[in-house]
Amino acid sequence: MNILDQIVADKRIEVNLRKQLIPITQLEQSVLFNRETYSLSNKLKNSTTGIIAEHKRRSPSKLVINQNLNVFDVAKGYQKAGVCGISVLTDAKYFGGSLDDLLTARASCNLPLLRKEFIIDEYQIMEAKAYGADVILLIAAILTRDEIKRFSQLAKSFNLEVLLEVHNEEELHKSIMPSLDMLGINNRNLKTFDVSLENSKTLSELIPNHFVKVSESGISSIEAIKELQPYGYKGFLIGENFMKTDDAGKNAEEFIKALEK
Ligand SMILES: O=P(O)(O)OC[C@@H](O)[C@@H](O)c1c[nH]c2ccccc12
Repeated sequence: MNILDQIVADKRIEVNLRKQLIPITQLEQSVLFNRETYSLSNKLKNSTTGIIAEHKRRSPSKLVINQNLNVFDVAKGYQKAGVCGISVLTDAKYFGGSLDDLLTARASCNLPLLRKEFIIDEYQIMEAKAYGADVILLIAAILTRDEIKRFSQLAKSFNLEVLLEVHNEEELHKSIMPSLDMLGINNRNLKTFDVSLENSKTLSELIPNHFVKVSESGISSIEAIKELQPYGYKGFLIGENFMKTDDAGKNAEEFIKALEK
């Protein structure tokens, strides 16, 4: 079993337990459930920098990135830095995140928040809304076309935007549909952890132009972004490069300033 299969197998068990702990009717009663959401796709369209900064303590590929920062300060710092949106990892077992992290980020800033999660069930989309997300991630590698359709349509019905993540051409062809807002090309292969920015470059021309294009993972320099912009990318998802320092917000601020020059 590869790591992605393992994560999904664990996630199914977790989601089944969660459903029993907090029924959907209770999620719907969250004060956040009916809030007006922020649009990440609009922010990216109108931005010259397009940074989506991630809160990420650890990952299967990098065992410890940073356990010392608190998500409230990180989100505040990212907002001050001028990012377009914040991605919050909510998986506990492999990434050390939680839904409480999402809620805390919601309390600390007024930017679009992406729930970064392995979504395999409608229930997790309800959770995303109840805990303050604006955008959900759907990962093509772990979903059928029918699931992508059902999940994205459900998200849209709650005014959540959808970032669909693909890693190769096959996943891209399987996923294209009108209910998606943004298409993310992951430079990291989630099964092998190999990272290559070339992935964003080669797949870019296959993405229909009306989708906002996002390049994800392994981005650590201004040069990388300048290289990707001519391929039509408007969004750049950066985690480790910001999180590995003592002050993720300050790091993002300096990065964005340099990018604006
Ligand atoms: O830390 P990086 O290399 O900058 O990557 C951020 C983000 O793209 C990565 O965390 C990510 C992309 N897709 C995912 C799916 C699940 C978990 C994590 C991810």
